[in-house]
Amino acid sequence: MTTRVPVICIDGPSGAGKGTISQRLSTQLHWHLLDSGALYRVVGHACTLAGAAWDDVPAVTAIARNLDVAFSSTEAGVAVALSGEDVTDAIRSEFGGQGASAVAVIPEVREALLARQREFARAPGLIADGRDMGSVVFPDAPLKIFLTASAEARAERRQVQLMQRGESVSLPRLLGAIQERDARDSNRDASPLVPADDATTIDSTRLSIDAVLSRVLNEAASRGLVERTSE
Ligand SMILES: Nc1ncnc2c1ncn2[C@@H]1O[C@H](COP(=O)(O)OP(=O)(O)OP(=O)(O)O)[C@@H](O)[C@H]1O
Ligand SMILES: Nc1ccn([C@@H]2O[C@H](COP(=O)(O)O)[C@@H](O)[C@H]2O)c(=O)n1
Repeated sequence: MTTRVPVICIDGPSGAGKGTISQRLSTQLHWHLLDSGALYRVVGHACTLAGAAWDDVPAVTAIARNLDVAFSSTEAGVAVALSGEDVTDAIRSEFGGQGASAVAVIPEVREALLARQREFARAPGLIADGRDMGSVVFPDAPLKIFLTASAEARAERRQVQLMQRGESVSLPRLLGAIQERDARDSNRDASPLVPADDATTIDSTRLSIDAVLSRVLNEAASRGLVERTSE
């Protein structure tokens, strides 16, 4: 596969800041945005609506293959619709994340979503947010960032984020859920969460969002993908 359209991959574990950085990059550069996690979340959500268990491989695969999902840009970010119904908020819960992580271990599901993800690569460029963007979906991408942070920092960030949405979850429970999700994402056979061989790792534990953004933009500038800024 040749990647003619420039793609910046932002991979890493849950809560590392991928979505935040990807959204900021997409807005600043006017590049398209692929939130691949949303696709897995929609599959998990569609299973729940259909009464299919997340580990029922034939049922989940059929749902992934026939997924009627649409992404649209809004002032608040990217809106997600499943069969015409807005599921933007519904898929963002902790439960939605667990469902996504469960269906994401199924190789047939990953295969079913591959072409759909690659279709997002359109001029002038794509910011691809996920777990296997650099290692599997866009292996020829000119810039692959592996964004990480300690599990504790990620749990604290997630707690603040959930509280802002009116969901209250204790810190130990969130830390446990993050560690469980990390283990499942990293140890699965199909496209595990690992940095691509040519990825640049950024640890955001002690970095502000602006500092992370500036590092990514510097990496992009050093590859001639964007103009160098004075930041
Ligand atoms: N460097 C940072 N410092 C402090 N807070 C951050 C930083 N980066 C992101 N955050 C905050 O952490 C929370 C999680 O960030 P975000 O949703 O971008 O993570 P993510 O990696 O996309 O997670 P997931 O893969 O589960 O969707 C958000 O509330 C965000 O504002
Ligand atoms: N490329 C990807 C993206 C996501 N997943 C799985 O989906 C879960 C939810 O992802 P979020 O980024 O929305 O939190 C995640 O835990 C992964 O299990 C994936 O496998 N590949």
